[in-house]
Amino acid sequence: MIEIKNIKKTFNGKEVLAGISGRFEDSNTSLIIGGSGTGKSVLLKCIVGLIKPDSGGVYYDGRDFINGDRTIRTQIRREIGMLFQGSALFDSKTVEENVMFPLDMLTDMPKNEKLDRVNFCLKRVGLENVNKRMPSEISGGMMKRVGIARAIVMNPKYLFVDEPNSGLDPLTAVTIDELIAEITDEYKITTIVVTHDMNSVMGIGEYVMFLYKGRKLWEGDSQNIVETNVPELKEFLFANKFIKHMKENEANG
Ligand SMILES: Nc1ncnc2c1ncn2[C@@H]1O[C@H](COP(=O)(O)OP(=O)(O)OP(=O)(O)O)[C@@H](O)[C@H]1O
Repeated sequence: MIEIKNIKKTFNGKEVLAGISGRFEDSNTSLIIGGSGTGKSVLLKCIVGLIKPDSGGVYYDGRDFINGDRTIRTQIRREIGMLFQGSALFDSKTVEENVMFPLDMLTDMPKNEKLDRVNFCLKRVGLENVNKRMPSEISGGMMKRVGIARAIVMNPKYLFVDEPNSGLDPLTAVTIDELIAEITDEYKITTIVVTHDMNSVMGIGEYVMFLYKGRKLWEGDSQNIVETNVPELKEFLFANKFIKHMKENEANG
């Protein structure tokens, strides 16, 4: 479980996060949603330690990630897997080398064990016989799968994903969302996904936090989100034609 308490961040006098709190549970896929520039990525970066908040706390299973001692912070970092926007694969490395990279950097496992782990993870994300391909030789959806395999290769307790669907067609996007949710459940990971994709919200949103201008205006799940009375969230939701139709059909019986 990850808990955040009253996270605040200001850049050059502009308040980007105005005190965000929330809990992200184990084995759950939690989503941080909101329009462009509302602070989703900055919040995610504060949680993973890429940006230091001005104030507030981030606790990984009760361990203080911001003010805890160095050993604790290093330990937590090793328990984190990340999938960045655009997959962020190394263009000059093969699929196998990309997935093996964290094992090369952070472990002294023998080569054959590393290879077994890489193959296990590639198989888990539905990729076989692509080990020797270069990223430029595979599709966008396959790249995401490679990114997910790399994110889970160290067997993380916590998984962070920034816009998993960017650049994917809607069908491929759904399969990537489902893969993230399945892996989260299977390995009891605490997963946080930043997205503005309403299909993701409706498909995998076990816990959803809605940000608006640096504030948390709503939290809940995909079941109760369409019942919201928060005007800013309604506007965000109903900008999506599918949700709008669903709601209108419901109202018309
Ligand atoms: N390093 C930085 N220095 C200064 N301002 C920043 C920095 N990072 C983000 N910001 C600003 O903080 C605000 C929130 O940005 P953020 O990237 O978190 O938005 P977002 O909700 O993730 O948007 P999008 O969906 O478009 O990615 C924006 O106004 C952005 O310009």
